[in-house]
Amino acid sequence: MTVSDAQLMAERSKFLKNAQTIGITCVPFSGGQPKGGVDDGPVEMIRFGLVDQIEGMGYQVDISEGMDKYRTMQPASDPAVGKLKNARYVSMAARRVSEQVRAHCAKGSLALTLGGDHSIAMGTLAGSTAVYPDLCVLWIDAHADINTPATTDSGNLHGCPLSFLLGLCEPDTPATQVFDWIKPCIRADSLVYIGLRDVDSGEKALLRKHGIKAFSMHDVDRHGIGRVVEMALDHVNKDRSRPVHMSFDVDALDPSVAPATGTPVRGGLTFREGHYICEAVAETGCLVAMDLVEVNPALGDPESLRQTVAVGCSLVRCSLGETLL
Ligand SMILES: NC(=[NH2+])NCCC[C@H](N)C(=O)O
Ligand SMILES: [Mn+2]
Ligand SMILES: [Mn+2]
Repeated sequence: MTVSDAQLMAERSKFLKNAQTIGITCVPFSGGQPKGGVDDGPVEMIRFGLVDQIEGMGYQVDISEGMDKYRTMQPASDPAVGKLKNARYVSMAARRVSEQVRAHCAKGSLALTLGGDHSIAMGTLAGSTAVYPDLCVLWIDAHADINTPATTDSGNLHGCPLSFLLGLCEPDTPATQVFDWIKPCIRADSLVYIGLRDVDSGEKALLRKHGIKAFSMHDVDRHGIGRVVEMALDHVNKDRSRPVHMSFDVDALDPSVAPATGTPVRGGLTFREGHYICEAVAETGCLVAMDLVEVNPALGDPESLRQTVAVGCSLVRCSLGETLL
């Protein structure tokens, strides 16, 4: 081993050396969007063998207890808050997620959260930033998920998590009251997107206004995934020293690769492009938290389900370094 190899390995293990344990939070939650089934995402990934696979890579696995709690915490009455649907339920669930993720991070484990719809990222990022205030965020998605309570057309909170986390919501409204436990915890220049191709007009305005860096599928076509990931990391993590939280929505992948998801959009990342992102993030050694969300086993035939669950598990393993030599 040369000196620079040794240095590189020391660098890489800066965060992963603490994370010999993967702290898994399963979130069987579908309240952020209208389609049932996404709450079965975690159990299907576990049934597929994800825990054994991670242990087989040499990690310890620590799974948060009480995954059924998410199903039973739905309030009896949850009338719309402005346009927002299930706002109280989403808020309670995300708050619980934030406590579980925070506990995993505080122990030095890498916090892996299995969704569930993407509204749970309000919790994962609130939890991870409480422990790593200087972390940066890679958001891999077809969608920008940055609608505010005012800009959302659908009222589905899985399209809104980032506006709460960045503090972009209109202040002093009933919506901000329901989510008053979320403090702005991510700066606009600490967030970068890859994979976007279905962004609402209100979201485009927010991205422009706050100068948020985004690499759309157009950019992936133009530059290639290698260059895009390098530019994305350079933007938020120039010297590869900041902790990274990667929030991966499986709909970033093309529907031919990950069909069982609630809001599929044509023209997405190929199998290899998705995995390349995960490998490049693993290579930085900076990953402290990862979300894998929006796997919906109820959508499509058994083969679509198997394919989507398998690809979700494989993205997780690659993010933990499986395919690095
Ligand atoms: N996490 C997701 N799949 N989000 C889809 C959001 C779609 C749309 N932009 C909305 O706000 O309703
Ligand atoms: Mn999406
Ligand atoms: Mn999403």
